[in-house]
Amino acid sequence: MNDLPAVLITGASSGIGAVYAERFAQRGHDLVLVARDQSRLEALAARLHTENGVKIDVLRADLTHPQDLEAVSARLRTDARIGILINNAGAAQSGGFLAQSSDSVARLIALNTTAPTQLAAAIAPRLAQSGAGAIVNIGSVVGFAPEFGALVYGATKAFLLYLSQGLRLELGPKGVYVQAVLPAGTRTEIWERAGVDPTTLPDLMDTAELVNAALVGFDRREAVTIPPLHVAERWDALEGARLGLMSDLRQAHAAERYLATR
Ligand SMILES: NC(=O)C1=CN([C@@H]2O[C@H](COP(=O)(O)OP(=O)(O)OC[C@H]3O[C@@H](n4cnc5c(N)ncnc54)[C@H](OP(=O)(O)O)[C@@H]3O)[C@@H](O)[C@H]2O)C=CC1
Ligand SMILES: N[C@@H](C=O)C(=O)O
Repeated sequence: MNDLPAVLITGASSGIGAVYAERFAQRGHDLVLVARDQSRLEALAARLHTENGVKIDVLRADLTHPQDLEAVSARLRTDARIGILINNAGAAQSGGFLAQSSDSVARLIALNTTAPTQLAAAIAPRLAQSGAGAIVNIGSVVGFAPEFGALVYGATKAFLLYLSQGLRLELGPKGVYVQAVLPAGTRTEIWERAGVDPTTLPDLMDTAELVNAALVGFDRREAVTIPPLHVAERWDALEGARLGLMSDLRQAHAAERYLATR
């Protein structure tokens, strides 16, 4: 019996999720790997089991399909071995808002926001009851930047940051660690999947470097880990400005600048 908590990782068949799987296997954690591509998941599971001796389950699921999402949620609710959820599965979307179809927007929101929210909701009560465990949400710096032009994608990532900060406020006092990880451009298949040629992009971060940095933040129990941000004070200033804005709200009356002049 492994004394370490098992880790359920969504989007584990490639990219950031596959490296998270490798790192947690190397740390001795049993794993539950979730994605759509069963053969890639099984190949990764076999390799990591051989290399690290940990138990690895593969749970094929398309997280945009409610019945698959419920199956993964049920596993999180009922498998007491799972103490860490890595909400990683996600997709990007190229092109402007007007170019998006309603179906593609619905799928992106389902994958990038509904799924991680539902999965967090599935595991959170059990972790809070046990007074331990962790939920890691993979956001993006694009969530700060409507200028980036990935409107719905960025909105889903801004949602994940807000969700993470709120979960931390509610679950942190109950012993559950919540981390938001905000990568910038990282060398994975997300680009080709979104129809973007990665060779046209400026330097992308190596996936292993990203995950290694995210795990430094994880081990430090950092709330928001932004590996590509080299001036950490920028985040502190942003948070300070946000809290300052909230403290300056006087909701009973409109601000003078909005009072009709005639
Ligand atoms: N790469 C980057 O530049 C950045 C990435 N991120 C975020 O990192 C996370 C991981 O993406 P990344 O590793 O880059 O990209 P990849 O495309 O390499 O990995 C995405 C993973 O999600 C899985 N996935 C995609 N759609 C579904 C679905 N409908 N149901 C279940 N699983 C699905 C894929 O597996 P399968 O196809 O087998 O289902 C794959 O394992 C995402 O949330 C992304 O937004 C954030 C900032 C930057
Ligand atoms: N996936 C990338 C953009 O689409 C990112 O989040 O930086």
